Amino acid sequence: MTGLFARGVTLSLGGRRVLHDAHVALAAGEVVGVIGPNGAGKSTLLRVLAGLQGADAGEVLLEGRALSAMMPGDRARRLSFLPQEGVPPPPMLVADLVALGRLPHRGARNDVRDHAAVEAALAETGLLDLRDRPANQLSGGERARLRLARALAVEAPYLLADEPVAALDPAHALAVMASFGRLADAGRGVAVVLHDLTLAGRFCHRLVLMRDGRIVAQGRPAEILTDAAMRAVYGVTVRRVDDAVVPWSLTGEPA
Ligand SMILES: Nc1ncnc2c1ncn2[C@@H]1O[C@H](COP(=O)(O)OP(=O)(O)OP(=O)(O)O)[C@@H](O)[C@H]1O
Repeated sequence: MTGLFARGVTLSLGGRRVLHDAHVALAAGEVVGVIGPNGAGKSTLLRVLAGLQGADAGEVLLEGRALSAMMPGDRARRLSFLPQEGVPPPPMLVADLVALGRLPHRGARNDVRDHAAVEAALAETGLLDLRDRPANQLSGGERARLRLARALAVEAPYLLADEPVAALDPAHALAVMASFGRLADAGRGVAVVLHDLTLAGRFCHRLVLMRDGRIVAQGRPAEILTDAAMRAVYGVTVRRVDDAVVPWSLTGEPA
């Protein structure tokens, strides 16, 4: 059985139920967008799928095996996780930090392959010119691309990316979403948390819509980005421009 699956995942944190009976699948060759309001549980779901957070009930299966039973190194070679901005990066050179993405492969050391993966990740994220800069001197958007480059350098079959374009300018956001499309075309599976509904509709093969810890809908973007769902889940009305959905006004305000 190929793919990454969450089955009936339920989780409470700090005495609050943050995931309720979540069922979701990520197949090789697809980009799945995870959308929903602040606090809906998107990051938590991604962390559970990455094996970084356990669940109270349910299970996560990676290619038919329970994630919880896999060796950490094995899991790290198969699942790459791109976190939301956390602690600032250390004063290491950009290229050296990206190379840390190769750590899961150290058991089967292959310097040529490692070098190629790092170069490809730097090129894919537009960081070649910044490779010799200390990472702690980068701008917010440049740091976001650095986190992505490190995650890409793993060359894992599955990439889980938490708001990778939130800090990016329009050109870089489009470039990153196009990169995810190319990864999927090459047979990888990508799950990406997004707040930009236009990018979600344009670049994702499927969308998972969350609210209050529950997956309330999943399917093709046209099935999910309906006026009724956007009103019910986000409390906004939308305008449609060339088939894209643009959040337009708060529900109750004149559109
Ligand atoms: N360690 C924790 N302890 C208690 N509550 C937590 C913890 N981590 C997350 N939560 C709560 O779980 C809920 C879901 O959080 P999560 O970060 O998954 O939301 P999200 O959908 O990614 O939100 P955002 O769009 O704001 O990033 C929130 O209400 C959050 O306050």
